[in-house]
Formats: sequence, C-alpha cells, structure tokens
Amino acid sequence: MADELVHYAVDRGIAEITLDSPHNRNALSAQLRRELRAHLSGAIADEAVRVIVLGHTGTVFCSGMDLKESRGAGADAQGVNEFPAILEDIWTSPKPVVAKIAGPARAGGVGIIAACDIAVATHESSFAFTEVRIGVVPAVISVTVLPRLLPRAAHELFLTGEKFDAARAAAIGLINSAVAADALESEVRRYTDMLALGGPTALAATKAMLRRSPASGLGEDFADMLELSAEHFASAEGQEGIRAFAEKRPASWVPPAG
Ligand SMILES: C/C(=C\C(=O)SCCNC(=O)CCNC(=O)[C@H](O)C(C)(C)COP(=O)(O)OP(=O)(O)OC[C@H]1O[C@@H](n2cnc3c(N)ncnc32)[C@H](O)[C@@H]1OP(=O)(O)O)CC(=O)O
Repeated sequence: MADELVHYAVDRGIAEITLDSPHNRNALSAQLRRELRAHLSGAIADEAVRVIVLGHTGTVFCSGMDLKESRGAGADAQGVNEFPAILEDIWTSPKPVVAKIAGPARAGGVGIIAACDIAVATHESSFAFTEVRIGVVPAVISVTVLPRLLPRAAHELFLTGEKFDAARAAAIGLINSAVAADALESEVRRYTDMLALGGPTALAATKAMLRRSPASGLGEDFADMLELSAEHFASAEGQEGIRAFAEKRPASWVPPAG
C-alpha cells in the first residue's frame, strides 16, 4: 500500500490533519484528496473533536490541484469534481477549521484557506491564484468568497495570478494573522484555545449562520462554477497550461477561434 499522504492525530479535543506530500509540494493528488476527505469526515463525526487544525509538513502548504495527474483530464475529471467536496466539508463543518500555513499556497491551496474559519500564516508564506496562468479558472470557492469581500483586490489577484505576501493576505482578509515562524504553533494554539471555549452547539449554529450570510456564502452559482472549472481543465487551453507546467516552459496560448 502507498504511504499515507495525510496524517491525523487528536489531542485534547483538537484534531490535527497534516498534509505530507512534500515531493510535489502537497499537490492535491487523487490519493491526497481521498485521505484528506476521509480525515475531515472522521474529525467531523468524532464527538471528542472540538476544533480541526489543517497543517502541513515540508516547505509548502499546498500547491493546488496535482497538475501532473490533470494531464489528459476530461470534463468529468474526478479531481475537479472531488475537490469541491473537500471545500464543502470544511465550509459546512460544524467544528471550526483552522489553517496553519508555513509556506506558499497556490490556486486550489488558497481555495482551501479561503474555506477555513481561521487562517494563520508565517511572514514568509506567499499566496497566488495561479489558475489563469495554467489556463484554468479559479472557480470553486475563492471566486465566491473574495470578490464579495474585496472586489478590487479580487479582480487584481485572480486576473493577474500575481504572488502576494502574508501581510497583504492579512490586509485583504484571506488570513487572520501573520507571525514569525517560531510563533506559528503558539498563535494557532491561541485560536484553538479560544475556539474550544465555545459551546459546541452554539459554535456550530453560529458558523452555519455566518455561512448563510450573502457576504460569504457559497452562492447558488456553485454548481455552474464547478462545471466551468471541469470544462477548463479539459479544454485545449487548460491542457496546454498543464503540459507547459510539467515541461517547465511558458504556456503557448492560442487565441480563441471566432
Ligand atoms: C483547484 C483548481 C486549480 C488548481 O489548483 S491548478 C494548480 C495550480 N498550481 C500552481 O500553479 C502551483 C505550481 N507549483 C509552484 O508554483 C511551485 O511548485 C511552488 C508551490 C511555489 C513551490 O515551489 P518550489 O520551488 O518549492 O518547488 P518546485 O516548483 O521546484 O516543485 C517541486 C516539485 O513539485 C512538483 N509540483 C509542484 N506543484 C505541483 C502541482 N500543483 N502539481 C504537480 N506537481 C507539482 C514540481 O513539478 C516539482 O517536481 P519535479 O519532478 O521535482 O520537477 C481549480 C479551482 O481553483 O477551483
């Protein structure tokens, strides 16, 4: 059996889910997605768990969808269809989910952060919505959440794919705080300690109400965006971007016909 790519541990009501696929920078491969979903479900179902922390080993939080596995993806690509389920699990989890980030996050990796309730990152962490540079769309969650909060920054960041630092991520509300690397654990603990003070039912109900707010909800457009994402992964442009990534060369875009 292949080595586990996601680890799980529970200590005093805090479940720690750790992405551990450093060779591809915690890319969302089929195996990693499967394991991540299973552990999220386990933590949500476990009555002893009050708060979920999502962290990582290695230098990168998550490099987004596994682009090497996405080569030849059809419009019904399992990866694209399964990824939203992970985001939805985090989004709808009755237990707060805290992202612990000590390095870059890209594309779908930033989507995961956007879905979490609290996000803490080191000063050295960086973020980018690189999807358009790969020829796909940042469809699934980021575009439903950030544009409502900060339309101007969202247009800039989604359309340029530019990298931004932890200070900017905090300024636009993508993360809650940026700290020195040696303070990451204690800052996460500060949040988990506070979250564990809340009544579990009240916390779950409060989170559900917050998620229903039009300012932060997964809108009705979700299914449409999902379809759009799958189409783009399968398109000639998306497949060119994915090939270019694997071949370590700039993508060669062909203007759309007509
Ligand atoms: C979910 C949706 C869309 C997406 O998520 S599309 C995915 C877009 N992702 C990216 O554009 C990130 C690509 N990766 C990077 O930019 C960099 O790897 C990094 C994350 C900044 C880390 O840089 P670093 O220098 O530390 O590492 P390397 O670039 O040398 O990579 C090492 C090794 O890992 C492989 N790898 C990296 N990222 C991926 C990936 N996403 N998929 C597969 N493999 C990846 C890389 O190829 C290297 O492999 P070697 O064999 O060693 O060359 C849609 C939606 O948003 O809804």
